[in-house]
Amino acid sequence: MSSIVVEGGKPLEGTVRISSAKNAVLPVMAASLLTEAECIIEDAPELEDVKVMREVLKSMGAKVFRDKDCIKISAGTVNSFEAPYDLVRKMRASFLVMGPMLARKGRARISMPGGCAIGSRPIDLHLKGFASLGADIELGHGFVEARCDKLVGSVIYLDFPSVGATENIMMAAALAQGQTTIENAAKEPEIIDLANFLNSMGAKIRGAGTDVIKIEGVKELSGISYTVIPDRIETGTFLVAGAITGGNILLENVVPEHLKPVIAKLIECGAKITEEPEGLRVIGDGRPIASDVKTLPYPGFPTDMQAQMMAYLSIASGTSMVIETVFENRFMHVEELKRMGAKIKIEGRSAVIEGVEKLSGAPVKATDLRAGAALILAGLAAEGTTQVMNTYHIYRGYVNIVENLQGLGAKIKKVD
Ligand SMILES: CC(=O)N[C@H]1[C@@H](OP(=O)(O)OP(=O)(O)OC[C@H]2O[C@@H](n3ccc(=O)[nH]c3=O)[C@H](O)[C@@H]2O)O[C@H](CO)[C@@H](O)[C@@H]1O
Ligand SMILES: C=C(OP(=O)(O)O)C(=O)O
Repeated sequence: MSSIVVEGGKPLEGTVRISSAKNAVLPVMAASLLTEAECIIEDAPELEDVKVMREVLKSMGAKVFRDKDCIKISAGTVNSFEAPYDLVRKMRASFLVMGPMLARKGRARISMPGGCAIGSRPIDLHLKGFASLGADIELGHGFVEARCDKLVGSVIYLDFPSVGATENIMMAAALAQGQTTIENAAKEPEIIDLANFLNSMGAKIRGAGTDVIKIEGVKELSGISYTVIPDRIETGTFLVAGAITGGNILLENVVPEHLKPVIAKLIECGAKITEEPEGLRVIGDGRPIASDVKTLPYPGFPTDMQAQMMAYLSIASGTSMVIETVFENRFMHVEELKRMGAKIKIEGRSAVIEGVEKLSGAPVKATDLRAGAALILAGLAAEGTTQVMNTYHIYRGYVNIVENLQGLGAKIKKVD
């Protein structure tokens, strides 16, 4: 089994280029099913999750191939309605093909995504949305099957501003008859990016980025070439890497606007973060100051940065509290950080972190993507050697993370 080995204690220096966002590229790939024409996604990151989405689209009959930095998708050949268990179990975002397939083909059969290491993650809001647009939904044998003669626009109120449900409904409604309104919609930058992609294809979507999105259905959509936004979570992870090692690094290809809560929190903890013409510079300056963090839907502090922030706070002077409100069970990294000497107690959805002066390197396990990132960050700051196992999770969301950190002077390597 492969692992990542980190020798801690080296302040990072230099420049790193952030990739296109995983959580923007995956819905855009699914949205390419909405047209027979070719869609080209430029500067697409070669992530494990992107590879899985390629396989999902291919399993449905689409032609998908990588041409240098681009992914080219032609869905004119789609001849299967089914996304199989073996692919969906690897990546929940596979479920995003349901909205486009219903809209274009009137039918989809997708394996139920089920839970994962961060919680139960139901899909009820997606299904309520499709039902409200007129689809018949049946659950059985581990699959969700949805069918419709046509989709008709309606008003859909989401009990929670779910990112995936907002995206799935927006894609389905793009080809529905009449107007759909999504109330209490998610406001993440990736939602705006998907709306921009769909609008460039000819959709009529207004209000993305606010909590009311209006979609006027159109008859058909055309193929386009598109570049998605930079990855704000990869950006946040590298900001913590600079801060936790007392380093000085410049992050290129970033949108600081998308990271306001992360930047504000890191500054509160004592990191120096400045916008420069080429990007964002972070300078770490001694031990962080303890602080409290509560994860919330955008524009609140992102749950996808919670584990990395906890690694940072584990060496703070003073006691911090982290409250996770988005996912029910996103503290799997805590036991692993404790193996490295962190002092953390979990009480329900809160974690109390008593900062220690130093972490010590240890063998640890990445239980999920951001847990893995947090352990690498902890390893960069720790005394001695940290071996992070179960690296598959990390490569789901970070392209060349080892090479990028090596480029910043980190003593880190892949070991098979
Ligand atoms: C591929 C992708 O973009 N993944 C992101 C997306 O995941 P994802 O789209 O799965 O996250 P959601 O916003 O849907 O989930 C947020 C919360 O809503 C609940 N929920 C969701 C749908 C539903 O039908 N019913 C329900 O109860 C979930 O269990 C969770 O507790 O947004 C999350 C929240 O910012 C991020 O952590 C993920 O990185
Ligand atoms: C939770 C995440 O992704 P996913 O929704 O694909 O599991 C993540 O990116 O941190």
